[in-house]
Amino acid sequence: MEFRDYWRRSWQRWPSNVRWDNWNREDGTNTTWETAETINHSSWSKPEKKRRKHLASESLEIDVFTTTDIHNTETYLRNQAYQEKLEKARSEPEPDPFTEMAKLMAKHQGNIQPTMPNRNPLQGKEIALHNTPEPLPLDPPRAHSTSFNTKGKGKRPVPPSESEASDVSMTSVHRKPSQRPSLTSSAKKRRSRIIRSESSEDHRAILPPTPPSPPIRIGPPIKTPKRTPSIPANNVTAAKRKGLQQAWSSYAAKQAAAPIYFVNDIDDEAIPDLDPSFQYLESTYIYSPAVEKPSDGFLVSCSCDYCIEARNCDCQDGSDMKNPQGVSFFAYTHSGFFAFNVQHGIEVIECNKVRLSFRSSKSGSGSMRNVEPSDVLLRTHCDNRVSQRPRDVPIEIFKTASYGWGVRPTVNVQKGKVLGIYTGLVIPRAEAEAISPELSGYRFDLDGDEAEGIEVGHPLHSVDSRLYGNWTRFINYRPLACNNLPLQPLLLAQPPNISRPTRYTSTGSRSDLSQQIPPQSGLPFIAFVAQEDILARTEFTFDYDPSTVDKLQAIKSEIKKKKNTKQWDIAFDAAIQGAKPCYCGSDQCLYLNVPSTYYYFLTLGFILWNTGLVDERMDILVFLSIYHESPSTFIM
Ligand SMILES: C[S@@+](CC[C@H](N)C(=O)[O-])C[C@H]1O[C@@H](n2cnc3c(N)ncnc32)[C@H](O)[C@@H]1O
Repeated sequence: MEFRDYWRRSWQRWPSNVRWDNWNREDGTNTTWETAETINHSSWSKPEKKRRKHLASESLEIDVFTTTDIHNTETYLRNQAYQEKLEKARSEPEPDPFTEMAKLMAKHQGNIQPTMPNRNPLQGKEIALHNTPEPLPLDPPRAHSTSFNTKGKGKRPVPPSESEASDVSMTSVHRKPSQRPSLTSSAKKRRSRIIRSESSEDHRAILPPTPPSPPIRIGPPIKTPKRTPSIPANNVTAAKRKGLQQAWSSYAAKQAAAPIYFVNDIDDEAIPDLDPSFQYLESTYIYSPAVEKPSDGFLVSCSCDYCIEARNCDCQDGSDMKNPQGVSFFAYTHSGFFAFNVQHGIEVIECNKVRLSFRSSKSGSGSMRNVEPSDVLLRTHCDNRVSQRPRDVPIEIFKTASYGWGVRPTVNVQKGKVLGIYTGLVIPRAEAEAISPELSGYRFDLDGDEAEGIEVGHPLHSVDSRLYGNWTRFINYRPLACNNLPLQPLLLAQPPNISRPTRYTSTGSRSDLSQQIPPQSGLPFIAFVAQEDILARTEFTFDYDPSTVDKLQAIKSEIKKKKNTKQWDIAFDAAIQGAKPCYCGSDQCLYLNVPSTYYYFLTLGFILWNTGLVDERMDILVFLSIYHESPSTFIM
């Protein structure tokens, strides 16, 4: 390097002294330092540039995730095992109080191992009680691992819920270590897997099944955001929060669903503001007396044992999910992820619990028929009952800095994961429209797509989650594209990460037949799906009405064409009085959800109509609706 170059480079690295005219620190100094030590990108050599370009394009082309669905398969098997155990426990005599007492003593008094006469007729002789009963092969620790975790390090199995824990101890304490209960076929399969690992490798016998191969990730590692420590809550606050957490988690556990936590790192509000009578519903609806519940007698049943091909599934005959050749396909991959192959507005028809017996299917009685109790058999396997599986993503309801409480998962979530169902009280649409706009933020129209001008053959309904509902009622709004100020280009805000719930499933999420809804009855379930890979503790957001983008575009271009924006400006100025900022990430967005805004916009609509800015009444109504979070309210 020449001396001149050396001198120039040293000089560039040398910090220069900047003095500010209109600013100084408290101590009177007004100097800051500036260095020229930035990387000079232009100095990269050609091969270096080429290599970086290659690496960058390669990282986009590599499939990052494995496709094995460990969540659903595990939960499904686990749920089956749980049901089997429950049935077994029910069929067994009541536990003997003396045995229970001895069990507790053994637990709390170290090595004391009392022997008791066994009163369980199934087990015969005397048994010894041990402090550490051998774990059942049916109960591996529950691992909420995800495919984001590249090394499998730091993966912590989530402890089993209380009901699960007590269930395990109940079943394992009544027998000698050497004795094993007879296993059902699914348990036997699991058992054989475990025995194989016992013989090949030592201690892995009681560990959960090996997770799928770790994903390959090129590019910067994904950092899981660290949790800020909770603000220490006083005793009353802590007790309130814990109480609600336990109540909701135990309701969820009854449906074999993962726990729900409440966290507030922002202020000292103990829990969200819920009606005192609020009732948690993990995956079912409650119907208002004014709603006629669909008859489960019209459930469409199919005769397959293994539902893996939609074209073999009778219940898919009525589905609109068909390729151009008319062949049906499922909305899910074999590993239980949403396949994003459903057109907007099409109802996904999931299989239900009903399976026709061979006799009736052979006699050609068709797939649509009244269900006899004898027809209700358990399917062996079904790829098409995904939203009905118990939720295995643990949920944290947390206080946000700006818009009340929000929702986030405590584990990484993979794209296509079906997260849960919007539950609540099903009410007729007319009743729903009487709810004031401030309270309508917890309401979903069940047939929003159909309501947009298409004739429907059934009454319209909404789900209201003010008095009944689950964690989904706390999901906040983020529009797909955002900027509702007039005559501005649409801005892309940070997109929402879970999809709008147009993915209607037509069967219920419980094994209980009364919760299975026949297709096209206008009372579908609304399921939420992860639209992208979501990191643990990233807020779930979705667009309450994604069609807003198209409507906005259309109206904006219409207004531009007419070039008469004076009335718009006047009315808009009036309208934004009272609107709240929207916390979607764009500073150009307003959250217009106050009654005054509604009336201002009504006025605005009529001004536009009268001035000919919008030609037809329908346009005005659509236009009005886009500024309201519950659009179909205004569409007639
Ligand atoms: C379905 S609730 C969501 C849960 C709510 N944050 C809570 O604490 O109960 C919808 C309400 O949350 C608020 N909200 C949701 N998304 C918002 C956003 N992007 N900007 C401002 N407020 C929002 C509005 O008050 C809206 O009526």
